[in-house]
Amino acid sequence: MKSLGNIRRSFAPWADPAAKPFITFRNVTKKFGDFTAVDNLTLDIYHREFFALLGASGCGKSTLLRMLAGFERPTSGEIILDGQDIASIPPYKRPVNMMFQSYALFPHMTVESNIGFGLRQDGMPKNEIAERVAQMLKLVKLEQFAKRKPHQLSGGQRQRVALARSLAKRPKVLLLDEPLGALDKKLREETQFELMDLQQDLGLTFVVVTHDQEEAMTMADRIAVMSHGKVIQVATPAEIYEAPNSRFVADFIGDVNILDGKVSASGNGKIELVTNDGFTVRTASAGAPASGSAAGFAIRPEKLKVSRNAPTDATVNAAEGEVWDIGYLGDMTVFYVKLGSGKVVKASMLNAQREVENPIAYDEKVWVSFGETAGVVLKD
Ligand SMILES: Nc1ncnc2c1ncn2[C@@H]1O[C@H](COP(=O)(O)OP(=O)(O)OP(=O)(O)O)[C@@H](O)[C@H]1O
Repeated sequence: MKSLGNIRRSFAPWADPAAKPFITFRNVTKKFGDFTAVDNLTLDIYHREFFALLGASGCGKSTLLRMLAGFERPTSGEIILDGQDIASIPPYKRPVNMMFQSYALFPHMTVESNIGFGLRQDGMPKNEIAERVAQMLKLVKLEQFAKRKPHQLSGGQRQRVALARSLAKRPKVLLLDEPLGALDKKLREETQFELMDLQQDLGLTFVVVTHDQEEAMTMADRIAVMSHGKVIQVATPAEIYEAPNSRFVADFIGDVNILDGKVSASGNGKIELVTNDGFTVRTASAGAPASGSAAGFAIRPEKLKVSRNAPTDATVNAAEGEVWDIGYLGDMTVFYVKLGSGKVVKASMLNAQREVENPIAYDEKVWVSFGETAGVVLKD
């Protein structure tokens, strides 16, 4: 994790009005017959960004990637790469390379000939190929495996060969379609950090497709959450999680409690919402909806506190309930608390102390509370 320092924290070209996007999808639509896989989508991706496309199966993320790679043509709209409309450029001439989920290594070729394959296709001189392949082997730490065949490697090593092969031609953009899909959980997690290091060391732009939200949250500078061929929100992982722009995103990413209700007072960046459960929620909300309008309130389980006594702080929102279910997970305990109305909310609390004397138990009367900035108002 060497490169995840301050440099990365200040990397935010999307927030700089003077920064020019490296890749732009402008009003891109892709139809298969009368089915719309990508729907009038506009999106900017910046140079050196690690960008993730996240969404449920069939939402159009691979189609978007394949259009960038040149395997599919948009039905309408433009794709601009480094200032150039790439519609008429064939895949092999684009400064883009794609790494597939299946890796597609040639089984009869050694690791080094797999890595050098694209370079031989391009007619690169032999000595240069050898030099480049050696560089790539070093990069992915597979020098001692150069002469092996793919079946003599572990899943993680095969993944690194595929990565080396897609990087060998030095593309400006690497597209990765579920790159870690074939790895087990532990190896996946390790490889996520390797990928991030590699991307930073090489100064490349990565666009990765995944349906694994944890993976997207870990690796990406920004995430585009997609649904039915549209981008619903593009933001940093923290913004996506803490400030989802819609019910869809709040629900799609992580665990969430959504309380529906009506705005009873609104102004000065704050609103009061009476939920259908009869719970009055006072919360900060920029661009708050008007009094009388319907709204939802989304709050993550870890932002809810469960206690025996009513909180005394007047700025805190609190409601009484009864412990309906408890899940003890070791590091944390998950409480399902049934509010007066019958609505069950989920609260997760870290078990920071090892011994808990007299822990909160089933059927106990408890208070659920949270602060003014703990959740977000959903206007849709
Ligand atoms: N060549 C094709 N012909 C017809 N329909 C297609 C074609 N390719 C993709 N589709 C459809 O377009 C939609 C989007 O497909 P796409 O592969 O982009 O989804 P995805 O979000 O990548 O899903 P997954 O995570 O399952 O790969 C799907 O409903 C799919 O069936």
